Amino acid sequence: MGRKSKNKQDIPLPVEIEKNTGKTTAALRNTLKHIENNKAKIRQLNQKNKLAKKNSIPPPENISQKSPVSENKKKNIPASKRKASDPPADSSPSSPPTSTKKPKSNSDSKPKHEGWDDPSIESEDQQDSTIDSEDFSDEDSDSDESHHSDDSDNTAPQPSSGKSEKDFLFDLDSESENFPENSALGFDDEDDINLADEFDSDDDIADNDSYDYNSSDDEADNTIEGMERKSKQLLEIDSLIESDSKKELSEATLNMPAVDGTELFFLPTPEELALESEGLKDIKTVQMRVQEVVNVLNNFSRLKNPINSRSEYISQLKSDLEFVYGYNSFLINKLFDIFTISELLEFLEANETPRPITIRVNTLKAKRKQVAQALIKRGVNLDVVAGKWSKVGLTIYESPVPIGATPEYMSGLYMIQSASSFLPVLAMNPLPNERILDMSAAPGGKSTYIAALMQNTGIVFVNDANKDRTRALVANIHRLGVTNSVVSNYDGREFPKVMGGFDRVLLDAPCSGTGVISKDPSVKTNKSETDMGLLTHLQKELILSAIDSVTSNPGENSGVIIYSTCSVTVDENESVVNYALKKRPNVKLVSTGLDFGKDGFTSFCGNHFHPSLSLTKRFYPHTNNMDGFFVAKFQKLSKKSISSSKQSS
Ligand SMILES: C[S@@+](CC[C@H](N)C(=O)[O-])C[C@H]1O[C@@H](n2cnc3c(N)ncnc32)[C@H](O)[C@@H]1O
Repeated sequence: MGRKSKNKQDIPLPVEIEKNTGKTTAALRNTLKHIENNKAKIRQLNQKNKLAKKNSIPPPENISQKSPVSENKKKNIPASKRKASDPPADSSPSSPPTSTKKPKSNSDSKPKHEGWDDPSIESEDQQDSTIDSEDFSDEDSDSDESHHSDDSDNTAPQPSSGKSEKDFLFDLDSESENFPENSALGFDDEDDINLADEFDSDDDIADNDSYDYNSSDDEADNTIEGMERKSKQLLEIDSLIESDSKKELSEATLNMPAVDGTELFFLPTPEELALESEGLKDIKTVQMRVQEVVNVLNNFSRLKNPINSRSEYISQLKSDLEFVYGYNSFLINKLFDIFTISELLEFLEANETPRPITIRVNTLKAKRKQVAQALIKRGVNLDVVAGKWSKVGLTIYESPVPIGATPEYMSGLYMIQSASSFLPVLAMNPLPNERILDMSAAPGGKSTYIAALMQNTGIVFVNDANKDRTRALVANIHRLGVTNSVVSNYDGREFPKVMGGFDRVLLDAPCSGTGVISKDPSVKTNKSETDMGLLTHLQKELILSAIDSVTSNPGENSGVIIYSTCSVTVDENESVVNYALKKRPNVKLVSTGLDFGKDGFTSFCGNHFHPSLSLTKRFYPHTNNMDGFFVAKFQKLSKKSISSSKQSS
C-alpha cells in the first residue's frame, strides 16, 4: 500500500509551483534521475564507439522507420503526451545539450505519466525540468555541445553535421549488440553507474541515440540486417527505460505532498494488487487503506493525486469493503448508491454488532410496567424503548436467563420482536372491530400486535405462503391469547380472489433482508442481481394484490395499505411503491405518522419517483439503532373522492 511522506525538496521552487504543482516535482526528479542513469550508460557506450570507429556509412532509408525517435517525430506526438522513454519533439542532434543549463522551451517537456492532463501538473513538469538541469550537471557537455545547436522548433531534426535523421539510428553500433549479455539493460560495469548522474535531461536520450551516427563497426553491421538488429536493440532499450521510468515515477509519487503540504495517499500498485489477489492480503492493511481512501474521497480536490482518478479510488474502496466486511460486490454496489461514503461505513459497522434485544409487551395480557418488574426480579437489565415512540417496547440490555424461555414469555406476556417491526403496525393504526389482512404474516410478530391493538375485536386474516412458517404463526397466536385471527396459507398474489373488502392490509413483504444483516450475515453474499430482480417482481405483484384487497369504498380513516420491508435497497422499497402509484391511481401515499427515520428517496440514480415518496420512511441500524426498515402508507381513495378529483382535473 502506498504510504507517503513530506516533500523533502531542497531546491526552492517558484511560488506558483510550490502552491499548485509542487506535488509532482519529487516524482519527476526521480524519474529524470532514472532516465539519466540509462542515458549515461548509452553515452558511455557511444564514447567507446567513437574511439573505436572511424568510418561513417549512411544507413539505408527504410531502417530509420524503426527508430522510436523518428517514429515520434513523424507522428508529431505532443510533448505532453509522450512517454517517459520518448524524446522531446525538439530533441535532435542540433539541440543544445542540457548541460549548458540553458532554460528549456515549453515544448521541451519531461517524461510524463500518461493521463496527466492537469495543466498545473504540466507547468510543473516544465519547471522541474529546469531545476533538474541545474541539479544534475553534465560533465560531458563539451563533447555533446559540439554536436548541437540551439533548436527550439518541434519539427524533424536537422543534423548539424549534414547527416539525415535516419543516421541517428546508428549510434550504439557493435557495443550495443552486447547489451543482452550484460545486465537487464545491457550495462553492468561500475563506471557506467558512476556516470549516472552526469546528464541533465531526457533530451539527451535523443542526443545520445544520434550521437555517433558516423560510426560503424564492420561491414556486417552496415548491412540492412545489422542495422535492423541495432534498431531493434534501441527499441528494446527504450522500452526498458520506459517501463523502469514508469515504475519509478509511480514509486516517486508516493512521496508527494498534497497541495497544502498534508500527506497524500496512493492506491496500491498493480504488483501489490497481484500479490493481494494471490492471498497475501492483510486485513489490517486493507482496513487502513479503507480509511485512507475514504479520507481522500472526502477531500478529493485537496488530497487527490495525479495518478489515480476518483473512480479508481472508489473501485478500490468497494473491493476493500467487500474484503473487510465480507459482502459480495453486487450488494456493496447497491449500498454505495444509497449511502454517502461515510454513512456507508457507519452502516457496515453497525451491521457488525447486534442490535439490542427488544420485547413487545402483549397488552392483551399485561401492562408494560408489570412485565418490566417481573423481568427485573429475574435479574434482567432493561429499559423502555428509547424515544418514547412506543408504549409497549422494552429494551433488554442484559439477562441472566434466556429471554425466550422465562415464565413470562411462556405465558404470552411478551413477544421478542425487533423495535423496527413495531413501526408498520403503528403506521397502520388498526382500530377495534375492523377487518384486517396481514398478507405475509409468519411468524406473527406484527399480526399479534395488530390483534392486540384491536383488543381482540374485529377480525385479522393472517396469511403466509409458507406452510411451515404458519406453524410458528399459530403457536404465537395461541401463546399470546389472540382470539380474533384466522390463519390462511395462500400465495398473497391470489388475493383478493380469495377474499377482499379489507379496511386495512399489511404487506410486510418477503425481502432481501439487507436491513437485518446483523442478525443474518448470510445476506451479505446470498443475493445476486437475478435474485433481486425476481424478488422485486414478486413484491410488485404482491403490492398490487394488497391494494386490490382493500375495500373499494373505504371510510375517511380506513382503506389503508402498509408496505414494509426489512431491507434498505431502493429497488425493494421506493421503486415498488412508485410502481404501485403508477399502476393504481386509486391510491395515494400519506404520512406514516412516524416522526423519526429518514424520508424515502424521491429520486435515485437518475430515476425520479413521485414526489410523495418523501412521505415514506427509512430506518437504519446506524442512525436509529434498530434493524433497517422501510415503511410506506397508502390510502385508497373513495369512489367519491376519485370522481371529484377527476372532475376538478
Ligand atoms: C418478512 S416475512 C414476514 C414477517 C411477519 N410479518 C412478522 O412480522 O412476523 C415475509 C413473509 O412472506 C412470506 N411470503 C413469501 N412469499 C409470499 C407470497 N407470495 N405470499 C404470501 N406470503 C409470502 C414468507 O413466507 C415470510 O414469512
